[in-house]
Amino acid sequence: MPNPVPTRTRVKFCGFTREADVAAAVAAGADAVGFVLYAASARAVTAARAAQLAALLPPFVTPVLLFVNASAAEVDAALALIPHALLQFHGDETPEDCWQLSRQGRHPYLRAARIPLDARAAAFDLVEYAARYSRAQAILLDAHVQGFGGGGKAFNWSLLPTSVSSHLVLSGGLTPANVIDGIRELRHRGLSLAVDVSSGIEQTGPDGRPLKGIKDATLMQRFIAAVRQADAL
Ligand SMILES: O=C(O)c1ccccc1N[C@@H]1O[C@H](COP(=O)(O)O)[C@@H](O)[C@H]1O
Repeated sequence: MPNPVPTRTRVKFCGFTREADVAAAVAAGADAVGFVLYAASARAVTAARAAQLAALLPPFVTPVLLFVNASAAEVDAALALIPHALLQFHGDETPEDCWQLSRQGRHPYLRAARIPLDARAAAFDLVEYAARYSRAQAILLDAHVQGFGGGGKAFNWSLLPTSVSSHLVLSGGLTPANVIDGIRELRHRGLSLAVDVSSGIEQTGPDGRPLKGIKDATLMQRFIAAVRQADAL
């Protein structure tokens, strides 16, 4: 039966390092564009570079600043340059850390939940996690990979519960080919969601691996088209 309430799943593209890719993301219809402020990532940019790229975003496309175990000084310095950004905490931040780093909630933030790729996934209690991080705007679901995230790996969506008190952002290994299934899986569970992708919209090198930080305009267009297809189901 068709969904009686029209849905528009929000899309975040993450891990931008180049002006042309930001322009292509906006043209494709991204709702949010993310910058990785984590020096150990191959997609890392400085706060100053993120500010240059974020300045290209038109109204209603949100810049997202991704941090992994950053200090308050680092977050403050980035917010001084990009005050309207949404924050994403993707490391080991506690609920109190998130609260303090977001300046006592004055800046909205996403909290990443890193879901194991092995049998330990079944023991991951998302309901409890969401309750602990109830001040987050949403819980971003990612696979637990080395390097904290951006590994292009999908966790087992079928293990998710059917009711979670928070908004959810599905991420981890999404591609134009699997995002429809991901959206359907969460929607069937009655979960409220947006989606986020980094590796799945990147160009690939001769070894078939993503060129981290180098986006592919066609894949971005195909990803958004697939999301709209899922919304129409
Ligand atoms: O992209 C990174 O390098 C990164 C580093 C540290 C933490 C998170 C990172 N990326 C985020 O991971 C998820 C999933 O990405 P993918 O689509 O599986 O590549 C997404 O939120 C990225 O923003």
